Amino acid sequence: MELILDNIRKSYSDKQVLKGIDFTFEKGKIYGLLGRNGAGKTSLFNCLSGETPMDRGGVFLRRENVSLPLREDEIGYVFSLPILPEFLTGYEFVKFYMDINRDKIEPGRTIGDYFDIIRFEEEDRHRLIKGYSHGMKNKIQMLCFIITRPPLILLDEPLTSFDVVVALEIKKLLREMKQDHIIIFSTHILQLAADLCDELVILNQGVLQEIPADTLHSPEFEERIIALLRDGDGHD
Ligand SMILES: Nc1ncnc2c1ncn2[C@@H]1O[C@H](COP(=O)(O)OP(=O)(O)OP(=O)(O)O)[C@@H](O)[C@H]1O
Repeated sequence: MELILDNIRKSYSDKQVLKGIDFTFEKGKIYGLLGRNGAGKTSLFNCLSGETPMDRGGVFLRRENVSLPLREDEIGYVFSLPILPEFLTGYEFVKFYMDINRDKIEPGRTIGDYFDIIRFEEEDRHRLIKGYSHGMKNKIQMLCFIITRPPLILLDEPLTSFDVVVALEIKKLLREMKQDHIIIFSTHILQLAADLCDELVILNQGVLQEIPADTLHSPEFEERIIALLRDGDGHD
């Protein structure tokens, strides 16, 4: 399975943010998306997910040589600022989400099993989402893709809000899930990218650029990435 980005362009008024993104992502890999503030990472995710309409271009999922336009239900998107119904408890929301996605749930999995996966304390499950911390809200968002297992998982700056124990759990989970999914996450934390990712891509001046594989594990990894980001953006 492959995700094909074909000439994606996006402008806001006269500001061209995405200038023709062409890239192919493969199943079984975790991709780290790097880019400076304002490079357009969130805009790219929003275009992929249909959250924001793109001006030009297309997104396709290719399975066994058949490419079809990516559908909304094929995407799991974890926003950097979680969007959840604050007037529900975590339990009520997850129960509702499981009900409307009954056909996609792994047989035999209960709501308790799902909360256990993300290590969500028993007493917190029945509190209003409104009172949850950023990290707890992010966990609930992650649970959505753990439940429905969409082929494409987009994570916009995840893990930064998690404490070290939870971050490790989530990293483990993403590594387990990658066999059957295409996982792309944006981050500013280079160490996290080096630790978790199989491939790195940089969004620079409106285009996506692949980072050579040897960079990822080279001793000068951070210096090389910073040099690329600095050169490309035209900032100082
Ligand atoms: N809805 C919008 N209307 C106008 N301009 C926008 C809108 N959304 C994003 N932009 C602009 O597009 C550019 C890219 O923003 P985007 O949020 O995609 O960058 P980013 O790489 O995710 O940044 P960061 O790393 O700071 O989160 C910025 O200059 C931003 O101001």
